[in-house]
Amino acid sequence: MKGQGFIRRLRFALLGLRRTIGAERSFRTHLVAAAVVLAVLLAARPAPLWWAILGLAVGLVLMAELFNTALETLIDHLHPEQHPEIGAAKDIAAAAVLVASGAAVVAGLAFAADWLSR
Ligand SMILES: Nc1ncnc2c1ncn2[C@@H]1O[C@H](COP(=O)(O)OP(=O)(O)OP(=O)(O)O)[C@@H](O)[C@H]1O
Repeated sequence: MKGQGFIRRLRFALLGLRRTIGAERSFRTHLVAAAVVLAVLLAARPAPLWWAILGLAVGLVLMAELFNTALETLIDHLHPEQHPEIGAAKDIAAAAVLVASGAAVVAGLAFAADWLSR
């Protein structure tokens, strides 16, 4: 399946996105948060740098969620039984989402502080 054309690879990626949206409530929650950030940016019309910072922050969270889901899917398929190391791997993947979310909150607070100080 190597060397697929761009359109086919894009389709695979969109299938992964659709599957994650359907299966993961936390991903849907983060998508709603991303929509709220977009609405705030459209309303506030800040400098382009804020679009870049908040866009990267939102992208980081969604990317972490997608990797978390990919890892969970793979682990559950390869090793459906309980094992402490499997639990640790899932906890670490969840920690990646937590770290990305924390960074996004910091970026959001920095934006709010900058906006309110105008
Ligand atoms: N096979 C397993 N062996 C040991 N511990 C596990 C196993 N599966 C899950 N756990 C533990 O239970 C926690 C929750 O697992 P689960 O698969 O429900 O992940 P989740 O974070 O709730 O996933 P989701 O993002 O789907 O809500 C894991 O973080 C891990 O600590």
